Amino acid sequence: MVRVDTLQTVSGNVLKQSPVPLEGRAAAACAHGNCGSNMNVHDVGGRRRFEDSEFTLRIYPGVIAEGTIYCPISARKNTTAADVIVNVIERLRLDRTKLYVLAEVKEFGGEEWILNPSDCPVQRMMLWPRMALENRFGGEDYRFLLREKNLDGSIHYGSLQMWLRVTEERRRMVERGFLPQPPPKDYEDLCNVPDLNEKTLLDNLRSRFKQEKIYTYVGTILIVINPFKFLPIYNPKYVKMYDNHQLGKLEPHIYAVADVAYHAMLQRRQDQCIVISGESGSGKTQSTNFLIHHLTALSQKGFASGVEQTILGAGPVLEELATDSKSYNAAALSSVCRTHCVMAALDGSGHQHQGYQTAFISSGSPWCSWTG
Ligand SMILES: Nc1ncnc2c1ncn2[C@@H]1O[C@H](COP(=O)(O)OP(=O)(O)OP(=O)(O)O)[C@@H](O)[C@H]1O
Repeated sequence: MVRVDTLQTVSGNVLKQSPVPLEGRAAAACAHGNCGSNMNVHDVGGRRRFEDSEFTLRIYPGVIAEGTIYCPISARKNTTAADVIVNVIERLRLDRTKLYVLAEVKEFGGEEWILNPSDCPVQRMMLWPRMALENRFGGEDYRFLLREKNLDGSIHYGSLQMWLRVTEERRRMVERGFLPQPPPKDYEDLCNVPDLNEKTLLDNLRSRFKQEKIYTYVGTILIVINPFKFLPIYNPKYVKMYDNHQLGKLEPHIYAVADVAYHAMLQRRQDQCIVISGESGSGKTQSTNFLIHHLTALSQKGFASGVEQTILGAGPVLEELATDSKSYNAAALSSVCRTHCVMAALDGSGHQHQGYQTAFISSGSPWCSWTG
């Protein structure tokens, strides 16, 4: 397990092809948001509180305003498409005698969904995938376009060339350093990193951690980075999702490891053992709890029982015993690494039993104490 204390955020944003004032304003608007984003949430501590928050919508005018890639417009959850259009007309000094509509696009060159004047773009944008909201690589296809309405009510479409120009412009901006580089592809299994060295390994873990992916495989080993905050990835939906899946088929998760051990035990009729190791505070106890939770859920299949609480309740007692053990060398505390060992076993009649042990490993003597 790895403990990560500090993380960095990405930054950078440019809006126009020519150096006209819009760019400076938008960059300032991003000062404490998620820069380079379709959506900026101006709130404290990076937490996304959608209610009452101000978002930055990027409106792509296409051929209506040649030279402008997009126009950033501040909007709230209840701001209507009509309000946004009025704002864009004002900022881009467009012809007020013409009629305009907002179109939502979710695919490059794909179908355009024309918004009604009373529709709220921010609410539609919240349904976009996260990579689109954070303007990450692969999410650029999601956007709002400004379209001109013909007198007969039909929509005046520009050519696909405009899309291509915008994309090409974006690529050149990235090359010249005006836009952030798209983050490198991350790997769910470090064994698949093409050029594996310390840097690429840490970069991969960091990149995943920034996306709140705290689990990464190294073959059949699972690396966990302690997020020090609650992540909604341990609910019954996840228990069900990881039930009876081959390791690596789904996003890495501690439930996947528990699941593999459980089913290997049933199929091979052999005891299984999962070793959890890491420095103090890295999340061993928490991981043990998640493992036992999943194993109990699998064996009980939804029937409430006190088994999980009984096993978990024994944990602190075992840990105390281990800490008090005579063979435990307190002087070597700094180099001590405690190990949890979760076991699942079948008895003669085929019933499943679980338990866990705790051990200390120090650099001096590999196994100082073993209690359980
Ligand atoms: N997966 C996780 N999700 C959220 N928070 C976590 C997770 N893992 C650990 N934490 C947080 O980190 C704290 C420390 O974790 P934990 O007690 O499991 O560490 P430990 O390795 O058992 O430490 P020690 O060896 O000192 O007992 C927990 O109290 C919890 O707040």
